[in-house]
Amino acid sequence: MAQTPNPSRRSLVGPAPKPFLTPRPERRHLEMRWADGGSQSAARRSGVGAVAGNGGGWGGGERDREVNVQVVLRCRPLSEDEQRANVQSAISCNDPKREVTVLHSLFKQADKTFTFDKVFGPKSQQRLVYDHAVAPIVNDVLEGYNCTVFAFGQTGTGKTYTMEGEMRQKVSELPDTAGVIPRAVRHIFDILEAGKAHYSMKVTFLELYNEDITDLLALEDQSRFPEDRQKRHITLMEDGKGGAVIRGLQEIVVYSPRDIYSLLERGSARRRTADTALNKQSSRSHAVFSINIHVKETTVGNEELMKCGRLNLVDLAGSENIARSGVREGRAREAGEMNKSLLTLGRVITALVEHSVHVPYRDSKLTRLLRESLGGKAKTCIIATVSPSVHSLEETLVTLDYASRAKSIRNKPEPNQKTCKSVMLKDIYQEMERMKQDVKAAREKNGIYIPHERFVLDEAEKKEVEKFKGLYLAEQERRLDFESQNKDLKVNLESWKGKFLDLQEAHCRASMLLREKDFVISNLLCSENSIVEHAKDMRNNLENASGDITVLLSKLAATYNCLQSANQLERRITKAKDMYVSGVQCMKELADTLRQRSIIDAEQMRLNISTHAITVDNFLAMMVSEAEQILDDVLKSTSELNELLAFSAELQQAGLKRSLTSAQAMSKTSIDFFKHIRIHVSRLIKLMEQNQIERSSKLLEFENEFKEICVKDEQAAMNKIAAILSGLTAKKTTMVSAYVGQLNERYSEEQKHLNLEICNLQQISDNGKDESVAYVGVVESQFEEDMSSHAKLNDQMEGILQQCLKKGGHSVSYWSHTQSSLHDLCKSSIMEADDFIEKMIESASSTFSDHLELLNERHSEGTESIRNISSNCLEKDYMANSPIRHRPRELLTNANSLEAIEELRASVPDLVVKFRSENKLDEIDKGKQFSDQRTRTSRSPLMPVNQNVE
Ligand SMILES: Nc1ncnc2c1ncn2[C@@H]1O[C@H](COP(=O)(O)OP(=O)(O)OP(=O)(O)O)[C@@H](O)[C@H]1O
Repeated sequence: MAQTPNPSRRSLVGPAPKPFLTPRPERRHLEMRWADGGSQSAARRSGVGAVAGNGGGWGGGERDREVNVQVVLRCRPLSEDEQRANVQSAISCNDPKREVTVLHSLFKQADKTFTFDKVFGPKSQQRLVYDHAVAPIVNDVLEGYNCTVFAFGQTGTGKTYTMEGEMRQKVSELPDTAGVIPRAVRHIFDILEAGKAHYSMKVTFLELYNEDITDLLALEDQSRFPEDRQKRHITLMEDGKGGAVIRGLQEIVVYSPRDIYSLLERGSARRRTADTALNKQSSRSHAVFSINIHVKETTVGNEELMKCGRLNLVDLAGSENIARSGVREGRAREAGEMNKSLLTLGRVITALVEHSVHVPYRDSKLTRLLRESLGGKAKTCIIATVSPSVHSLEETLVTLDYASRAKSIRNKPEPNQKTCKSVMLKDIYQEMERMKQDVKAAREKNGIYIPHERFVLDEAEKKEVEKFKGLYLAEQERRLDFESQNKDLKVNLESWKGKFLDLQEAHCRASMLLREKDFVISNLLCSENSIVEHAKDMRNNLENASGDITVLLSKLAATYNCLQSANQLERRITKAKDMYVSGVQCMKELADTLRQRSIIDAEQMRLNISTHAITVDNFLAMMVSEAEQILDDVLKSTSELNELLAFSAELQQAGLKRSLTSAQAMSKTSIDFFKHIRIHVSRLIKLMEQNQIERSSKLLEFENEFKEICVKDEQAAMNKIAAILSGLTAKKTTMVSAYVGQLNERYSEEQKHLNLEICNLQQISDNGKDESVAYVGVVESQFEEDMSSHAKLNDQMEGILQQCLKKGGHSVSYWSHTQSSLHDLCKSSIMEADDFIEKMIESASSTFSDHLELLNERHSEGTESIRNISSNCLEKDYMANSPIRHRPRELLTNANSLEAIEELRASVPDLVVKFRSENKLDEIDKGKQFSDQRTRTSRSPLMPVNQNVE
């Protein structure tokens, strides 16, 4: 709202009058310039210019700096009524974090948090709000800036309380409840007084009600004529530079805070209020209280500059929900108007935040007044007030939303240009002079008198005004005509614009389509050429391939023969495998048979030996019984000899001697016989041992041979079956060696058993021999004793000896018979043993030879199978080749010829001709020549587009 002084008036600066800064109290009717203070408007009216300059101490950089509008939020406490009604609080303020949270959680929704430049919760005191939000702005005012503080919010949220509060003009100290305006006034005076500054201060207080401005500080109008009263009505005008001029507003000079407080009280009392459901004393209008301050600045030289700043303190009417505020009829209309201006304020904020080209300041007087403060050159602080009540949640959210958006509004604060004090004073003097003349003329004449010069001037002015009015009306009419024409033209223009845009769009689309199709065609032609080239290459490759295939076929035929033989081999291999498995089985069976046979043989031998032993036992028993019999006979003969002692002593002696010798011979023979038996038995044992050794050696040899064969087999076998065969062979070897070990163990056990039996036999024969020797010794000693004792009975003994000789003859024959029978027995036993051993050796040798043959056979089969396996592998490789279905010549005849491939190339002109003849385009375009061959070569999908373009 600040205005730059008219530079043309600079030359009119007159001589500096005596300076004074604190004029006496006076009341003037001014054409107050809202933006740049009364002094400038006065100067303009009087024709006295302001001091030229570039704003004193403010540099260009400072001017260009943009600052955001400061937005603070204040939440009032719950009123007593609300507390009584237990109304819930839906707002939570976090002052240090500068956050306000709307507790949607009460309605099971997510809370919403807003952040502001400052937040004052329900417990915040007036002083705190002022110190933190407004005090810095007051300092800026004294620095020469125009500043605005305005409160907005729902009705009954504490806007008036915040801006005005309580003012007690009689007490020097401000009460705690004093609002922003009294505190600002006190603050300004305090600073000026403390700095002992030379200053002047004027205040204005206006009300904007239903789009009408009223001066709240004007005295009751005493004019008799209603026209005069009408004239005094305040009007808001544009200054042509974006500012607003308020004509007819009273500017009152103040000297102390008390002056201001009384004016404030008077003005507030005149402000329109009403009792609504939401506020007992609801303000129904917007109120603007302005303080204009001029402060003298000392400068070098004679010139004294004046710094001027203005503080606008605005208390807006509350936005209200007409239904909830309970207003009716006139009040409802009033509320509608209030809401309308606030709505415009909202639209202005939105436009500024969104950087719209058009900001609807002109849509309401409120926004026209606040133009400088919103997006202009002033510094602005907005105090948004909200109620914590849960019932006001909807309106609170709207306020918070607008306040939050208003944070983004950027102002370009510029200080007011400093005015020369002399210019100011001259302006004041001239004004005073004019007023004096008015008063003088009024005193001297009846009625209304004015000086003649002024009358002439007024008359001339009136005529001029009439003339200009006529011109203005004519101009208005023309303007209206132009406006209507302009509107029609605009409508036409819009429709043409629309058509033009449509055409442009169609053109764009068509050209795009053309370019796209051209691109596709060129690509297609390229790819067609490359396809033909590829086909040619492929044809060449095919020819080469057919030659290769012929060679391959001959090779494959040879391979096929090989394959057939390989098949046969495979079958043989399978057979060999089966045989090998059966051979292994046979070996197992053979091993079992051998084991069983050895068991049977061992049993047989045991039986033979036991029969031999029984025969020898029987023979010895017979011998003993016969010897006993002989002894009995000898005893009888001895007793007889005793009787015949005398007679046969000599004969007996001789006979005994002979019988002794024969007995000795006999015993010798029997000893020899036993010796012979023993020798035979030892021979038999040796034979058995040899047999055993041979058998074990043969078994060992067989085992070794078998191992060697297996090793050879393994070595010769292919890698694929080596592991399996070696595993199997190892298993078999271990099995065979285990069986052989078991057989050996059994044979050695049997050998031990036989040895034991033979030892027993030897022991028995030795015992018999010893007994017979002992017996012979006893007989000899008895005989010698008998010889000495019965020498006399020799004669008798001779007879007896004769008998003995007879019996001896018998015994000789008997012994010879025994000898022959023993001899026979021995012979037969030796024969039996020989037969048995022969049989054993024969059966073992035949088994082993059979087994060896079988092994040899299997070995050859195994070798054969290995060979077969290797050939099988070879065959498998050949089998990998698939049978040939085509002859190379067939392939070539099936393949496209070079001419056919060449035909694949699309003949574009032919295609075009064909297309044109099919669509009868030649008839339509008779005589029409297509210069561009490229378009002719287009394919059918592009034709319609090309036609369009042509
Ligand atoms: N911060 C506060 N502390 C204590 N009381 C408050 C506070 N704010 C507002 N009030 C009280 O709330 C009531 C309504 O306040 P006020 O008249 O200032 O609201 P308003 O926003 O100006 O309403 P309207 O737009 O209808 O004029 C008053 O009685 C006032 O004393």
